[in-house]
Amino acid sequence: MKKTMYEKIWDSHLVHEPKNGTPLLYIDRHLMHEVTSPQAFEGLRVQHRPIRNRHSILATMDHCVPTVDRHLPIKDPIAAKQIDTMANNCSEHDLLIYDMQSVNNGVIHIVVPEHGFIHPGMTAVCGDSHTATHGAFGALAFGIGTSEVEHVMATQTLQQQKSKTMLISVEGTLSKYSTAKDIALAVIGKIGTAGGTGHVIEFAGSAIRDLTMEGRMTLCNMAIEGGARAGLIAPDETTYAYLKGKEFAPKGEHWAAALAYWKSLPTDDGAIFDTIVELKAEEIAPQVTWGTSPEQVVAVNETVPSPSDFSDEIKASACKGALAYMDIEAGAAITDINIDLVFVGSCTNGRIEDFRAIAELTAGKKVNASVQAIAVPGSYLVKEQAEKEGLDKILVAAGWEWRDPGCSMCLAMNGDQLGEGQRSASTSNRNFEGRQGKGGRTHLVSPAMAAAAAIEGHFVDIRNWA
Ligand SMILES: CC(C)[C@H](C(=O)O)[C@@H](O)C(=O)O
Ligand code: SF4
Repeated sequence: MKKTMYEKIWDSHLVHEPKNGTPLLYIDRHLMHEVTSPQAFEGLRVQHRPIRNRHSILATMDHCVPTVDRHLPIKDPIAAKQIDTMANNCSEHDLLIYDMQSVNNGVIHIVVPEHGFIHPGMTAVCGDSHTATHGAFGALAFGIGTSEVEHVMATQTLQQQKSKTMLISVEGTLSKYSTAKDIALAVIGKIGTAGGTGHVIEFAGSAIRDLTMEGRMTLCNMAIEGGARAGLIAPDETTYAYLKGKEFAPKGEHWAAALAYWKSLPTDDGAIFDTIVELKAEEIAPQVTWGTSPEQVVAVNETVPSPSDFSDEIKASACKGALAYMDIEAGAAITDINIDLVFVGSCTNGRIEDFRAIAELTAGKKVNASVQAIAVPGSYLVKEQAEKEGLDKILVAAGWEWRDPGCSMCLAMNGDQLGEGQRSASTSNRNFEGRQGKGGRTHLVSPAMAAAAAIEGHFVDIRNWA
């Protein structure tokens, strides 16, 4: 039988499939951060259960960590407690953690690939919805709840319903200044935030193969915003080159054996997907969200829609609510929207090529006087690399703030946040009401679009600006 990559990974990890129950999957890698793990550790403690395989776990601290003055004690007592609890739990169980002071610290979905901890064909979980990021390596990676975190720690397995399969094919070549982020937003604009419900998406086509690993991670990261359980991209030479030599990548004869296995993973010719969606890369313009859901998105050269543009009543009423919250008029040109703050960072766009992109556009220019621009590298390794390349100097000279790594303003749990009514251009993945601070208004964009908006004080079509 011809199989999709998802089916191959599923079959090779299936531990048990009861007749009338939920299948049980073997889990290879377990990622952790401070927000969704404390109750799971507590559950183990209460039941006197050990961790089955501590080597399957890699932990970090990211959501609550400050991005400035990190040497000082954390002011927020809740954040401080979460950080302490995480440190104690990891030391009690002798788990590998990149804590706040570690040179490897950063956002979980940034640091895990940097060390080659996830390989093609693996299953990986984390108490975090953006675990989908690691599908970029051809691994089946998805978010789980805290009680499942406990279950995986204790048993190395997870009860899981089998998903349907969706192929999203993007053929052609992206135009200059359209990025993986724009593919992600265009896909969600097309299928909607519920479009992928019940599915694992495989992204394929020449535009996907042309993406770097960083771009592939950006795209898979947002599969969850399209409602999918996970995103997947077939491993290829780009994947192998990225992994080779990394700390946790297979070495010597193990590398050759791993490579042979990885090469067997791509979907067989003729395998059947439940759903197929096709996009043409040339038609994907730089995208900007105008509303409070990632599907409320248009191309930068378009205008803000009006409720009457939607035949679906629910979407029309969502449009009305979003326009009111965002304080923008139907029919307004996207390029007329002024912004107060620019945030470049997050597990979607906090990687080295994102900072290269903003530095390239910023060099020799100045951040608009009305804008605060914040660059938050996804990890200390990204920060170090950027500094080696002098990107920080370009950004700081233009008026950007150059911070320490963390989730930061992606969800405003660490004190970095928008004020009431402030408007951001943000490279993160969610524009929900209040996501970046109570009353804050978020427009999701690519790093390049964010950098140009920082300079002009409003969105610009970078295709005819730079
Ligand atoms: C805190 C965590 C559970 C949450 C997630 O699951 O994604 C966060 O990372 C987010 O991006 O909203
Ligand atoms: S950077 Fe944002 S999306 Fe990613 S894990 Fe942190 S809060 Fe979640």
